[in-house]
Amino acid sequence: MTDLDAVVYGANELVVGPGDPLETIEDGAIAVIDGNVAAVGPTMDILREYPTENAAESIDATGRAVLPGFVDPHTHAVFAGDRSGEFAAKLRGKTYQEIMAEGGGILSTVHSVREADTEHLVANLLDHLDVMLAHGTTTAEVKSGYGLDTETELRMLEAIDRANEVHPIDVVPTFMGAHAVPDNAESTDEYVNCVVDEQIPAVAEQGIAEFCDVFCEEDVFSVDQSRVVLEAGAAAGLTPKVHAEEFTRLGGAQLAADLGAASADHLLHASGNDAEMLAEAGVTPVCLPGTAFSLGEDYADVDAFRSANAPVALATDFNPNCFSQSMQFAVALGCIGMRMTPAEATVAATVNAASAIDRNDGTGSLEAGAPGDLVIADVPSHVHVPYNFAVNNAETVIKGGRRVYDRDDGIRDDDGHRPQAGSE
Ligand SMILES: N=CN[C@@H](CCC(=O)O)C(=O)O
Ligand SMILES: [Zn+2]
Repeated sequence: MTDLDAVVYGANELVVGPGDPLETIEDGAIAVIDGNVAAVGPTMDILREYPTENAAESIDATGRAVLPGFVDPHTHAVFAGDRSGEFAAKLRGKTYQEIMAEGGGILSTVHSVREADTEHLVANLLDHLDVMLAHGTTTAEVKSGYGLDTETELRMLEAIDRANEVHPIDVVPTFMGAHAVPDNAESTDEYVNCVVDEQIPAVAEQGIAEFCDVFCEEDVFSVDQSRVVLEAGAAAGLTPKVHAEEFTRLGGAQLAADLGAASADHLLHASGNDAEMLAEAGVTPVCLPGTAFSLGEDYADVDAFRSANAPVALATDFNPNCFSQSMQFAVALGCIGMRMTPAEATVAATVNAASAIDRNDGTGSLEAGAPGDLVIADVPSHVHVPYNFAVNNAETVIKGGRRVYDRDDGIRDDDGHRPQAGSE
């Protein structure tokens, strides 16, 4: 016997996935069986084949838009401490690099994370995942990189693993020991050796990361140093990712293309040639408009990626320097800041984002066979999500066919899912 988990029907618009550029169904419905999409189609057809009385969950989505759950392919969501003081300093004109050079920024979070116990890291991460879920994110990548020593990097990855076990969001772990050079290192080369000789083998032995990322940037890790880290990671089974061309055009995009990385991220200073190289190598360009927005920088040039036919993804880059967990906000900035069409931004935040983290099993779409991860938004169409920006349009979130968030009930606490804060 198969289990009919959920039937959602009567949607004003159901977004199935990319088409030209979006495939949608008017008065659409979806049936989820055993965690995966069994069928999408017009409400009449779906209800005839999948009567609501057979479904564990049936939802009338009249007047609503139903979209694939958002996929956030770039976050630094596990951290401790408070950097709101830097926010105020940046508003008075200090740059991100000046703060970093004074030992603030990433290094300030490193100090807080080294002092925090693992329980605390897990609790903080779960709180942030709750906010992401409530805004419609059903899959999220999370990086380590605020430990910068073997023990703390492993503790961060352990926190990610433990959060993944108990939270409805699928959490994808990335090792990022090469996020910054710790202040006690003798030199960058010496620290690169520590990442390659100690951290990567320890991470591989535990089997708790899927990707290896590096901050390829002037005064952080050079292209050559980044290559050494990513090649060692790849040899240990970790797929490369690159923080590339964020503040300067150093060559991280070319490196990502050379290594066949899963993604190259930031790309504020990438050129048209970089876009073509990434497209040819099948590397997903990930744009993080929240970072440009919060730093007051120019946005990435989406025209370059369009001309190169590169499948741009969007992510929040949620971290203490870019404090937004909302993919809806990333989509709004993709449109309003980068001039993406709402359809392009929707594809970028779902199926292209899934491809940036190697989830090419239909994640980010609602085609038959895809995971039953979806958002019911109380707006009439996907266009209204960025159009009605800076509010939470997600009303109900379904993960693997189960209702895991509802605006009225909060996050459900049955089957081991964590209760809402204050509900005990
Ligand atoms: N650019 C490097 N890393 C992060 C910022 C991390 C931080 O400032 O704590 C990013 O992707 O934006
Ligand atoms: Zn980042």
